[in-house]
Amino acid sequence: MKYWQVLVLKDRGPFSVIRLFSAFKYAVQGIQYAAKSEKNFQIHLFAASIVIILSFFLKLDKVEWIFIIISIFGVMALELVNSAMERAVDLATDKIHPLAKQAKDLAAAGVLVYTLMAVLIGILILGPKIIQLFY
Ligand SMILES: Nc1ncnc2c1ncn2[C@@H]1O[C@H](COP(=O)(O)OP(=O)(O)OP(=O)(O)O)[C@@H](O)[C@H]1O
Repeated sequence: MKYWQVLVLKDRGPFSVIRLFSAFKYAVQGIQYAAKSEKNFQIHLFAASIVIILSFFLKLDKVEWIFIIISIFGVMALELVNSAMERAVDLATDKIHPLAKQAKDLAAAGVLVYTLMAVLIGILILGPKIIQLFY
């Protein structure tokens, strides 16, 4: 084994290539679980695809794209955290418990609030451009 390979394999500091690569690999696995098994995440992926296609078609400017991207990625990130919360609660208890209910409902509420904002942004940016197509 070459000297630089030994260095890379032994290095476990904050900027370790192995550590960063592993963290990235596990995060991608998380996205894969969600895309395969989380119905809500699949719905968000579908909605995001439609919005992105529409946005290309309607020729958004740079600032409009930034708002659309923040909305799409924000909803997906929160949905992933919500799914993690559901699994953590299910792991913590298989009994009906008011705190388990609150934890899941609060996480779901976080997704709902951000999604409402994303929908409003979508209506404000895409709405007038879609209406213009017909008049
Ligand atoms: N252990 C529990 N104790 C009390 N209430 C719970 C518990 N688990 C779930 N609930 C209630 O049931 C609802 C549905 O829970 P569930 O685990 O099926 O998640 P979900 O919101 O249906 O998500 P998904 O469909 O993505 O699995 C929760 O939002 C919560 O109100």
